[in-house]
Amino acid sequence: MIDKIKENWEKILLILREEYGDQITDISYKTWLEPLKPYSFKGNTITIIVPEQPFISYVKKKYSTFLKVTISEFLGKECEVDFKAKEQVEAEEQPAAPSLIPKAKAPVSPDVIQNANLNPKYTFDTFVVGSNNNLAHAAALAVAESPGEIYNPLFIYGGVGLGKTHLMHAIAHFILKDNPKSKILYVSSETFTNELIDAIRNKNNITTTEFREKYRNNDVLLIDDIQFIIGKESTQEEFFHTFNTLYESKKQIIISSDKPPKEIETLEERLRSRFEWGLTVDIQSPDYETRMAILRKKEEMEGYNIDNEVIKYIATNIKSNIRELEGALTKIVALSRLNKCDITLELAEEALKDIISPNAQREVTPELIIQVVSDHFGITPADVMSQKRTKDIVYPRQIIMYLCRDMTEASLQVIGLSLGKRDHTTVIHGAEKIAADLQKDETLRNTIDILKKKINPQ
Ligand SMILES: Nc1ncnc2c1ncn2[C@@H]1O[C@H](COP(=O)(O)OP(=O)(O)OP(=O)(O)O)[C@@H](O)[C@H]1O
Repeated sequence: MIDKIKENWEKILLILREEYGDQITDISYKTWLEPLKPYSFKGNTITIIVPEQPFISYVKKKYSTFLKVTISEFLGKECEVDFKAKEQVEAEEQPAAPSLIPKAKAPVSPDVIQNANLNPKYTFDTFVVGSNNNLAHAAALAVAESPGEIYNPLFIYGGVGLGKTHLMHAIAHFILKDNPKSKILYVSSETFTNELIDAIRNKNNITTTEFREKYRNNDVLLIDDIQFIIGKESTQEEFFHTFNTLYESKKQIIISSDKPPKEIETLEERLRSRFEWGLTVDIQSPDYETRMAILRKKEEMEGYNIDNEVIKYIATNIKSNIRELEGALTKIVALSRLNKCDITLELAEEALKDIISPNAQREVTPELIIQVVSDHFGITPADVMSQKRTKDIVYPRQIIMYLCRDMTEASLQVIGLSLGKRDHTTVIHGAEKIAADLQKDETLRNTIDILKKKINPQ
C-alpha cells in the first residue's frame, strides 16, 4: 500500500490542493505540504515525514485533517495520518529539501507599513532561502501564518548582518497583508530604551503611561537586537512587564539577538526563561550558492546588470556577512558611476581590495560605517551619498562623519569622497555637530554606542 501512496504522492497533494485551495496559499503549500513525503503504512495509519522536527506540531495542527481526508478518498478506505521528523525515521529515502520560495501577494498601504516602522523592501519575496536560514525562515512563516498561536515568543539569533531584521519585517508584512487592521510594532531595542529614557524624564511630553500603552497595546511586537538592553536594568524591567502583558493576552512577540538566550550572560534569569518558552532558531553565515543568489536578487531589485564573473568574485571573497556582501555590490556600482566606466572584474578588484585583503577582513572602513548606519536608519547608501538635505538623511550622514573620524584612520578627504564627493570642511562640521550633541543628548549617546557595537562587534 505504501508503494501505491509513494507513487501517487504528487497526485495526492495536487488533489488536496485543488480541494482545499481556498484555504491554502501558494506560500503555505510550498513551505509545508510540498516537502512532506510518505514513509510507511501500518495498520490503517500512514506515517508522513516532515523535514524539520520543530514543525511537526504545526503541520499536524494545520494539515492533518486535509491529508487524512484526501488520502482516505484516494485509497477508498478510511485511514489515519501520523508525522515523524526526517531525522527520527532515518529513512533510506531522503526527502527533498523544502522549497520555500514565497510568492508575491497584493500590496498593503504604505501608511500602514510606515506606522509599523517596516522597511518595505524586507519581505518574504526578497528574502533568499538557503541552507543557512531555512529553519529560521520556516519558523518565521509559521508565526506569520498563525501569530500568537504556536511559537511564542519566536527568538531569532545570529551574527551581524545575516538577515534577522529582514526576516522580522517579513513576518510583519505578511501579517499585515492578511489583516491590515492588526496592530503591529517593530522597534529596535535601542528605540525602546531611548523612548523609555524620554518617558521617565517626561521629554517630548511622553509619559510612562503613554509609553506603556504604545508597547503593550499591540497584536504583534517585534524587538530587534535585544542584546542592547542587556545590562540596562530599568529597560530590562520594563521589557519584562511588556513581555508579560503581551504574552498573557496571547499576543505574538518576536525577538532577535546576536546570541541564543542561554549564552547571554547578564540576562536576568526570569527573562531568559521566558525567551525560551517559545521557539529559538538561528541564522548562520550563507554558503556560496546562497551568497550568489542574494547578490543576484539584489541586482534584480536594484536594476543593475552585472557580469557573472564579478558576482562570482564578490561571492567568493565576502563570506560572513550579508550586509558586507550588499555593501560590496553598492561600492562597485557607485565607483563605476563615479568614474563613468563599465563594471569589470578589474574595477571590482580595485573597489574591494581593502575589504578582502587577508588582513583587512575585520577592518572598519567608511563603506562599512555607511552601510551599517544606513541600514540602521532605514535609508540607503545612495541617499547618504546624494545631495539630499532633508533631516532624515542629513542626520545619519553627520553620524557617519562622526563615526568615520572616531573609528577609522581615513583622512577627511577620503571620508568626504566616500560620502559622495563632499568637501572636508563639511565632514568636520558634521562630525563636530554630533560630538557637541553627544554632550547633552543621552539618547544619541545610546544610539552611537549601539552603532559602534554593530560596526565592530568585538
Ligand atoms: N536571506 C537574505 N536574502 C536577501 N537579503 C538578505 C538576506 N539576509 C540578509 N539580507 C540583507 O542583508 C542586509 C542585512 O540584513 P539584516 O539587517 O536583516 O541583518 P541583521 O541580522 O538584522 O543584522 P544586525 O545584527 O546588524 O541587526 C539587509 O539589507 C538584508 O536585506
